[in-house]
Amino acid sequence: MHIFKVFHIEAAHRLPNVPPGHKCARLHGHSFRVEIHVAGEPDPQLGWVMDFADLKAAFAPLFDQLDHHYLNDIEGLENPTSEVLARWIFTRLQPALPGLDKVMVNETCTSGATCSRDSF
Ligand SMILES: Nc1nc2c(c(=O)[nH]1)N=C([C@H](O)[C@H](O)COP(=O)(O)OP(=O)(O)OP(=O)(O)O)CN2
Ligand SMILES: [Zn+2]
Repeated sequence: MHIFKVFHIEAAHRLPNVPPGHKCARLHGHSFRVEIHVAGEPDPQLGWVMDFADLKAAFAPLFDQLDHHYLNDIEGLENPTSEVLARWIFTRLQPALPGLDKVMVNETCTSGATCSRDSF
C-alpha cells in the first residue's frame, strides 16, 4: 500500500545549461509541488502505514533547506531541473524514511518529474 503527503515549496531557480536564449536560463520562480510516497503494510492496530505527521517531520529539514531559497545555491542543485530536484530529495530523504517509494516534483501544473526506487 502507498501513502503520500503533498508539500508546496516556493523557490527561485535558473537553468544554467540550457541553449542560448532559452527562457529557463533567466531567473524565475515556481510554487513547486512535492509529493512524497511511502510504501508499506498498514499496522493492524493503528490502521496506517505511518503517521502523516512523522512523514512531515522527516521531510522538514529538506523543506527548510529549499523553501524560499535560490535553488542553484544549494549543493547538488547547481542545475535544478525537476529531475535533479526529485532525485536530490529522494536520496536525502531515504535514510530518514526507509519506506520511501517515490518523490514527485511538479514545477508547474503541467510539468514535473518522478524519482522512485527503480530510478537508480
Ligand atoms: N525536462 C525538463 N524540462 C524543463 C524543465 C525541467 O526541469 N525538466 N524546466 C523548465 C523550466 O524550469 C520552466 O520553468 C518550466 O517549463 P515549462 O513546463 O515549459 O513551463 P510553462 O509554464 O511555460 O509551461 P506551459 O504548460 O507550456 O505553459 C523547462 N523545461
Ligand atoms: Zn523553472
